[in-house]
Amino acid sequence: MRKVTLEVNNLAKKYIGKGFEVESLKGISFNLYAGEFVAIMGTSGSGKSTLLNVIGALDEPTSGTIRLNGVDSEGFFTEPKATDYRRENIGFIFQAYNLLKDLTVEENISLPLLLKDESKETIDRKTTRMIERMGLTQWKAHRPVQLSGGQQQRIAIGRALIGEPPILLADELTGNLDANTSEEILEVLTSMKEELNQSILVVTHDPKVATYADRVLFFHDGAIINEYECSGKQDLEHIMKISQDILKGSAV
Ligand SMILES: Nc1ncnc2c1ncn2[C@@H]1O[C@H](COP(=O)(O)OP(=O)(O)OP(=O)(O)O)[C@@H](O)[C@H]1O
Repeated sequence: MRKVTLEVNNLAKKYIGKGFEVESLKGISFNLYAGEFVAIMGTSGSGKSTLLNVIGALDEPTSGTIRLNGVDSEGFFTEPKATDYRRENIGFIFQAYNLLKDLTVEENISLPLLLKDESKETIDRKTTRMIERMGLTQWKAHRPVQLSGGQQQRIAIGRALIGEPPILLADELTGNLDANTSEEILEVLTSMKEELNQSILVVTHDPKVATYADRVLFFHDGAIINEYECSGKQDLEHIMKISQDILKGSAV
């Protein structure tokens, strides 16, 4: 039987402010399996980023629960537990890379291990290996700004993976990259996922990115309105069709 890494149960998020009330998530439920790559697509404002923020404990749900490796989310969302939960379980990859500009490639990648208090020997060994895997050895002493967008994204991926978190969250993983570099990034990510058996959740507007996923969840208005098991690049047209139907409102 497939191992469930993350169970999302009836997750709801309502933002209430002066003169507005937005139901960003309206009872989202799904399982994310170990070693599974799930892409989230959907209309603008449908709650995709909110979902990542809640799963990453950057935001608190209004109701509903998440269970990670069988452990209930109670307390995940408030500090100081939220920080520990993130550190232990979540790797984030942001569109803007969020690298520390004054640190070298090597220092950026090793950062999560420094925060985990690992020994210097372990940190050096793991960092060297990750830099090799990301194809950044010759750049390890450079600063991020001296590298291309694709290389910077590889630093961000290396940093997200180095602590081997069970879940990797990415919002528009390849949004700033050209087609060839995007493909290269997706190949790196899928091969790492197979090696480490991690679960990946990627929000994307790009159907090509979704063809790398095992499954695509389609969001509209805070809900999952379609789900598609993906078997590879040949599914591109089908995924594009579902996305277009959702945009036109015909699949809602
Ligand atoms: N901090 C916030 N305060 C108030 N409303 C918010 C907040 N964050 C998100 N929202 C609202 O929640 C809804 C969902 O936003 P979210 O960013 O999750 O959508 P999205 O699907 O990621 O959109 P996009 O594809 O355009 O990035 C939107 O209506 C948005 O305005």
